[in-house]
Amino acid sequence: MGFLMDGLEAEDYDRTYSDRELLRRILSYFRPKLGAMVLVAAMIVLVSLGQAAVPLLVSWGVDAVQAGTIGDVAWPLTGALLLTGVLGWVFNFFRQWYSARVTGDVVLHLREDAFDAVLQRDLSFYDETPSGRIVSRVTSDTDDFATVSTLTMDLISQVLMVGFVTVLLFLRSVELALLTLLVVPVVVGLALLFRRLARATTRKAQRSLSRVNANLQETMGGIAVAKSFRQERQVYDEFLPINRQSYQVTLRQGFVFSAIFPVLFLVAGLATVALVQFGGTAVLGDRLTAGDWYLFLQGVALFWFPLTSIAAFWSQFQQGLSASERVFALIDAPPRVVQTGAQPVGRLAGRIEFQGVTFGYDPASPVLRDFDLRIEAGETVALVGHTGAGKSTLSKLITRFYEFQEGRLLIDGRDIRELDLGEYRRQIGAVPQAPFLFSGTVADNIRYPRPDATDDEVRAAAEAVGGGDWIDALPHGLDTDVGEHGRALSMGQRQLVALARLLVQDPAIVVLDEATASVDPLTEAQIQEGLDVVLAERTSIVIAHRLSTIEHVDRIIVLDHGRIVEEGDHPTLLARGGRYCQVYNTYFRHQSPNYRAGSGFVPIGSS
Ligand SMILES: Nc1ncnc2c1ncn2[C@@H]1O[C@H](COP(=O)(O)OP(=O)(O)OP(=O)(O)O)[C@@H](O)[C@H]1O
Repeated sequence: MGFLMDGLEAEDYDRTYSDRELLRRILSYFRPKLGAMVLVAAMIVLVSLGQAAVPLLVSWGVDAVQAGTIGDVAWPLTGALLLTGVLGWVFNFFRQWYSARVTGDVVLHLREDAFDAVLQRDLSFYDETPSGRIVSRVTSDTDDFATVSTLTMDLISQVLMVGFVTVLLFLRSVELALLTLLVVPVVVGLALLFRRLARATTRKAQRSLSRVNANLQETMGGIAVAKSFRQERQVYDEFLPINRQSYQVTLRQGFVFSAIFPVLFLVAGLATVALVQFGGTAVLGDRLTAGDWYLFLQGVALFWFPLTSIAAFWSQFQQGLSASERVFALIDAPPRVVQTGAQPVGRLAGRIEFQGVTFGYDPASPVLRDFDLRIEAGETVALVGHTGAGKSTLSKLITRFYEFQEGRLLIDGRDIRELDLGEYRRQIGAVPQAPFLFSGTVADNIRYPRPDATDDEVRAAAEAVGGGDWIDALPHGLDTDVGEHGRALSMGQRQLVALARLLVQDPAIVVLDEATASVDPLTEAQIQEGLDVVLAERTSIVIAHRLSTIEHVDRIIVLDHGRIVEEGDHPTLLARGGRYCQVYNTYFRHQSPNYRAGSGFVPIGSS
């Protein structure tokens, strides 16, 4: 199926399925619908028979006119035509209805499986895969797959009809049947040529549209910056050529698509002319009846449509198959984080021990090498260091979002790989720098980790954080709507909600990436108080950005290029004049209330 992937950017987890495997997977989705599919198949045969019967009945009528017996057969023939039409409509209705249901059900399950697979993926998957691409696999790729199933049913119906008509024609006149069949290679050849052109232009159109999308996405993402620098004109000027290009390419695509049908009509017209000529002569020479002649003329039309659609929609068919391949690759993507056991976790004390851990996002260039660290249960540890030192990486390993390559990570003395991952994660409270709030009320967000938490529990958690004064500042208290992504709340309020949420979760280990955005002194004090409550009695790993945090933690760990270069508490490390002092001078010094520009440096010794 390699050719199916032409021009599509492959993801890491993409794979090529053999035709047999792909078919097996597709059929596995259709198998539960076997009953409905048998019904659809029966309807397809009946509809095709009905379609082939109409010209046959009319040809008998024409023969009857020629023979002068039309008066005897007119009514039965009219009745038969009417009946065929009505039955054809009924069969077609059931065919369409049941095939729509089969396709709908299959897409429903495929989408459910794809979404479930997305939820099961490790965080590393989301770091590496742009979210837009994941969304398109779950939505448009499954839709493309549905198109295949609809097309397949249509094609089967049309192929059957062509089969029936061919048999009829050969029964009437072998010579003229062969003449009619001459049109087949021409139509197929043209349709294949069209397919190549259509594929190339469609691909270009898709690419140009994705350029437009990317440009729009970036504009929307940075709209605040663009507006504050009054760059609207420049943004517009950048958009213009990209949009124009998309217009041109789409126009070309439209031209190719609208050119093919007139060309195919022309071929069918020429074939009809030939049949009129040869058939007419044959009728005059009494070698053929007028009815047969009519049947052949109809045959060209009946032939023409299915053949063109089979050839012309072949590329759509391929597109759908490759879409199904992409969806299956998403479903089958192997997990990066591999658990060797699923031991019950119980309530954790929270002792964490890295033993000779080596880890790299790309295993070829490790971020941590033979890394050792022991954090005692209930200890609060601050990780500090320059950007890229490995602070977030350590926290991602503790939350088990990434798989390490060597060494061991022990939690309460037990190998992290042997624990039940779901249970383990429930005891880890992770707070990112910019806490994410889901749309809903503040109370909904606080209740998020434990939906069965009562209103009183939610209120108690909110009040425990920063004395609860912050709730009064919200327009509707805990019932305040947080807006999309929590935009209706200030940064500080979002952090307070995240801390209250953590209290409801009641984790044994907290991994907190402190916000760098500064908040007003009152909120700062509330957050600090909130932190004191949340971190008490729990093992806490804080990626520290605030002076008040590093002043109060049990131990500060200074990281540099994935190694611990110094550790101890704040006064000890300050007095030592080592690497910590460099970090302090760079990131924390200016946060002191006594700070004056250019002052407050701690001396760095030669150690
Ligand atoms: N998802 C990722 N894929 C590949 N490399 C990564 C990824 N995340 C981090 N890295 C690399 O790993 C190294 C450590 O990064 P890490 O994010 O742990 O640093 P940090 O100390 O938390 O920095 P910061 O304070 O800027 O967040 C850096 O060299 C970084 O480029």
